[in-house]
Amino acid sequence: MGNTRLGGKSVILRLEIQTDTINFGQVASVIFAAGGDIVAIDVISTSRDMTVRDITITVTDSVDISIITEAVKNMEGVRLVNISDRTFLLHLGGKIETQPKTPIQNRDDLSRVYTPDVARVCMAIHEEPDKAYSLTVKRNTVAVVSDGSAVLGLGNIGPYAAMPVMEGKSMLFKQFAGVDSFPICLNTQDTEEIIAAVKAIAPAFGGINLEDISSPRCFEIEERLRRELDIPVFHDDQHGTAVVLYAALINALKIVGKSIDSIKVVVCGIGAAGIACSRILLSAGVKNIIGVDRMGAIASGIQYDNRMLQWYAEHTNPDRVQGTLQEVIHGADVFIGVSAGGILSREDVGHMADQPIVFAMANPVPEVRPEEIEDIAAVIATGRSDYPNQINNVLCFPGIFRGALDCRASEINEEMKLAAAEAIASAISEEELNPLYIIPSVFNQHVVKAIRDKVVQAAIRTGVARRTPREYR
Ligand SMILES: NC(=O)c1ccc[n+]([C@@H]2O[C@H](COP(=O)([O-])OP(=O)(O)OC[C@H]3O[C@@H](n4cnc5c(N)ncnc54)[C@H](O)[C@@H]3O)[C@@H](O)[C@H]2O)c1
Ligand SMILES: O=C(O)C[C@H](O)C(=O)O
Ligand SMILES: [Mg+2]
Repeated sequence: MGNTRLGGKSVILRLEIQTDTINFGQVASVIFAAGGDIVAIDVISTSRDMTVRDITITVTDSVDISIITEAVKNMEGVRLVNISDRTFLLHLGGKIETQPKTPIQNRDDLSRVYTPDVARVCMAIHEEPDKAYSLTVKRNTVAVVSDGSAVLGLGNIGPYAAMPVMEGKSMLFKQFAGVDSFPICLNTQDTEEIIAAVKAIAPAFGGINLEDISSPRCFEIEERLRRELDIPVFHDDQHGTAVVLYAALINALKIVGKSIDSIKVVVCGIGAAGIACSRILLSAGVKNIIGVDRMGAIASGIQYDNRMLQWYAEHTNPDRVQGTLQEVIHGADVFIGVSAGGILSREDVGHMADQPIVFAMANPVPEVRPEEIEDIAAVIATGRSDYPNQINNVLCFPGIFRGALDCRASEINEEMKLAAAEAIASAISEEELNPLYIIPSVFNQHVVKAIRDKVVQAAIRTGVARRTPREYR
């Protein structure tokens, strides 16, 4: 797979350098020797015998920044003024803001955007509630709702700590699909309170994207909201992940020449993402799926206190295999990890069938790092943007909501999800397909449009579109 590491941590060191004692070249070589790659230098101030510079350094994840800072501090004639982490700098004050579409420059503007004239618009909507779609942000706006209970693979870190992820999702909605959205992190993890809160805020929105809500509560929350609201409700960690996973598997199987109904798949982490991925694979024709969670393989005959696991046991694992991940991975053609970082070893991958496919999708740390297995796995994918083959729900949720909003769909149904998966898979032609390129980049300009078109068509076909976009009239 070659050098798969494309990014890394990035910090800015502000250094005060006594130029009569040491020159910048010497400083740079010490940083380099300690594992830092200098990517930018900004001169902040200079005097006859002193210069202050901001040195931007990137390091791979395996390098400890403190080794570099210690090396710098030990240099005579150099003072480390401060260190700033570029990622933290990017988050200062949050990552998004609201932006008026028109300026308010005089009293006339004021009376039209606000009182008194706004009252006529309010009354028009009061008389015909559907006008909310044409006269408010509802038409193009999605709520990104989390309770902070299963944030990435970080676990239950709460609503405040979940905000940076939800703000990030909002950025992605806007950048990739022109969808406006608000990050909403609720200060409750009670199922009924979450349902009530989402129903209460729904009037402002054309769709609800549930994010990072842990299982099993996420299933009931989504099911109830789908039933009780007339706008699409989509739990991204379930369906977004499943759609992209299925797209990636269609293409990976072409590379290894195996057929979907003959493969043995081990899914690790039977939570929101694991259950949805397994479901989509079952409907795509996979016969042998074994799910593994902390307690080992899920098998019928074992009693589970959670109804989703009970369902899972009854619909998967036809041979009722029991055991740990290390035991059941033997002979598997495909590993799908949606659990936690670092739980799969090179040795485990060595026990898989010929030409193993490894999708280690836990974030931010995958179940196994690609560099550990690149010589023994046929196809590797992770959820991260800094390795090739990113299987991440970001490839799905912007396009699927773009389609759902454009045709004012009342829900996002199975046909729309399968259509999205096929659109993603077919974005890579047979000629382009290779082990490092099974899934299109999120920056591929055509993917969102392709998903959107297929999703709109599927919504019209299945009767959930409440508006037919002009090109289909
Ligand atoms: N790449 C993507 O697009 C994508 C999408 C969704 C989720 N994820 C990742 O998948 C993981 C799970 O997300 P989720 O939303 O399903 O969370 P979740 O909390 O609903 O489920 C996680 C499941 O993994 C299990 N688990 C945790 N540690 C385990 C271990 N050591 N061995 C076996 N099972 C273990 C838990 O018991 C739980 O059932 C997270 O790391 C998340 O970042 C990735
Ligand atoms: O947020 C991501 O990058 C993907 C996914 O939603 C996750 O929870 O890991
Ligand atoms: Mg998520």
